[in-house]
Amino acid sequence: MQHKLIGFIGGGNMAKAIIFGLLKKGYPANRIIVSDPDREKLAIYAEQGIEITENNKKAAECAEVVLLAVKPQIIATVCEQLSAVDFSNKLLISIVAAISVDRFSFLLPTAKNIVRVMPNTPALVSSGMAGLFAKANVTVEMKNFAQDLLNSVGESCWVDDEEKMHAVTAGSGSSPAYFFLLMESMQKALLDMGLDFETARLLVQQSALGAAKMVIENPRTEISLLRQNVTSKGGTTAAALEVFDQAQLSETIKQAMSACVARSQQMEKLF
Ligand SMILES: NC(=O)C1=CN([C@@H]2O[C@H](COP(=O)(O)OP(=O)(O)OC[C@H]3O[C@@H](n4cnc5c(N)ncnc54)[C@H](OP(=O)(O)O)[C@@H]3O)[C@@H](O)[C@H]2O)C=CC1
Ligand SMILES: O=C(O)[C@@H]1CCC=N1
Repeated sequence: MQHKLIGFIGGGNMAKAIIFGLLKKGYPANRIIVSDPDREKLAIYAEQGIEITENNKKAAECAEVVLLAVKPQIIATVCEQLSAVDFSNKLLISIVAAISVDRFSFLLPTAKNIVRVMPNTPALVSSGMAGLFAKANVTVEMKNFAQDLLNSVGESCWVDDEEKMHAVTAGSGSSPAYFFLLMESMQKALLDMGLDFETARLLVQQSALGAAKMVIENPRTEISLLRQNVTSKGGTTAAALEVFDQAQLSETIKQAMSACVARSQQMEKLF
């Protein structure tokens, strides 16, 4: 991929996952600039040879690609700080949850090439998943760069309707947290059963990895069949799954993901 100069506005958790993922893939540190008010956070980037600043306008002005990675709650304030920047020849990538392309067009009227992305933190270990959306006016070159950027830290897919970005948030941005919660709960249960910490963690992490790899490496096999293959009739797995069933786990997961979508829709109106 081209090594365009990327200016990150906000250097928190998600920016860090993408930036360190990019560095691991050989993206040159001197083609990245990070702006954030927190000097401690900036120091981590400076150690990697990345240019740092506390001045958002400066970072955006010199960058060819501006990647917005601040919280949705402060997006209007941050865009106000960027309002004097001419975005007409720049690519604007937003990873900000819930904020629409139309909202960015209103906040930054010179921005024409806007790509909205919903990534996730496994980008840090080159296993990210990102959904992308762009309006029809965005050039193919700009769209390709945005996708190449996300592909260099994992997988990506485009959605044709911006409304679907709420569901993408439930399925990519937020979803690592669901798996972490499951793994946390399993680890705790194993500790309570008397296993030591290292053993409990190894059992959980390796099983999670193995399950994910089985799904990935058998794309034509239904996930439900993989589950059934573990579940001997009258055996141990069936006993465990029966408890999940009684607690209506599938319904709970559906409700949780719907809550994620509802919050995203609410935030879209609020910020
Ligand atoms: N975390 C995740 O898994 C994902 C996050 N996202 C989206 O990414 C965005 C960032 O989230 P996340 O990284 O988790 O949040 P963080 O709070 O970790 O990062 C945001 C960063 O922006 C900094 N900041 C605050 N004010 C400004 C400002 N005026 N100008 C520049 N930087 C500023 C914050 O500094 P300080 O802490 O000092 O306020 C912080 O370092 C959000 O919009 C979120 O919706 C999308 C997908 C996944
Ligand atoms: O929790 C959030 O709002 C952000 C967006 C997706 C993941 N983290």
